[in-house]
Amino acid sequence: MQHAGAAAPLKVDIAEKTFLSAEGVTIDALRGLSFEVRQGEFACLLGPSGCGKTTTLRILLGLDQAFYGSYQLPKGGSNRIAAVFQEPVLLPWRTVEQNVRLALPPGTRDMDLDGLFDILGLSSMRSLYPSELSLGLARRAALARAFATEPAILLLDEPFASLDERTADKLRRLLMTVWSVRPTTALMVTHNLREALLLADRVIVLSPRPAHVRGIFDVDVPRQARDVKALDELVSDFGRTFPDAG
Ligand SMILES: Nc1ncnc2c1ncn2[C@@H]1O[C@H](COP(=O)(O)OP(=O)(O)OP(=O)(O)O)[C@@H](O)[C@H]1O
Repeated sequence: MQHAGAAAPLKVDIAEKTFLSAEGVTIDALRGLSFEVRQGEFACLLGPSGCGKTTTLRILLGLDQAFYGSYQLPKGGSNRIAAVFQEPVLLPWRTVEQNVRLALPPGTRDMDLDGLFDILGLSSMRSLYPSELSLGLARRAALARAFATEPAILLLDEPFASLDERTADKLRRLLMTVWSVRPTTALMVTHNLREALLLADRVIVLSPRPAHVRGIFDVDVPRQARDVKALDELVSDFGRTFPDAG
């Protein structure tokens, strides 16, 4: 039983989610999808393209309510939910700093954000407009906006897709730095196995559509020890556990 006041995990139990295609064909997106993310844990949802990962996040964000099943978001702290998408969706007529502050609840918008901007290497970009930012800097601004709100849960949908590998890798490491300073329960969707093994405490491995959980892969190597060699070994371990995934 959950003690009163204790932080609750993210619990997902989606029995069925279908779409109707333009041709009137029923598409089974999710079926019997159940998993939990413990409080303060960084989990990755890993699955093949089109298996239903984004659909799952959209349900958790409350953007899609046409499904059978239930979910429970983590409780405790701010109770806020933050999301980072593939596209940073910054307001073009606002500066980086204004974009971040606008995400804060009214009454807290003048809070000290120096530390956050500093960790993300954005201190000198605060007054720039989104059109003046590279793709990588725009993603950093989106991360700043998500973490500024000190969310109870952070949902990330392939936030480093369509970046060159060097920029993506730098951003993954920045994400880990900011997450360790401002820890929160996090669920990130990816189809990049190495990315999942670099970032996650646990990888939730999904089947092809309709998505359900094939199994869980615990990443038992401390994050600071996940160098290229350790990641190669994790990829091999993963391949032995899930021979036809990843
Ligand atoms: N609004 C919609 N109408 C019809 N079909 C949809 C709709 N949204 C998603 N689908 C279908 O549902 C399935 C799951 O889509 P979803 O975007 O969740 O997959 P995904 O795992 O996130 O894929 P990717 O890794 O390629 O981003 C796909 O077959 C997709 O075509």
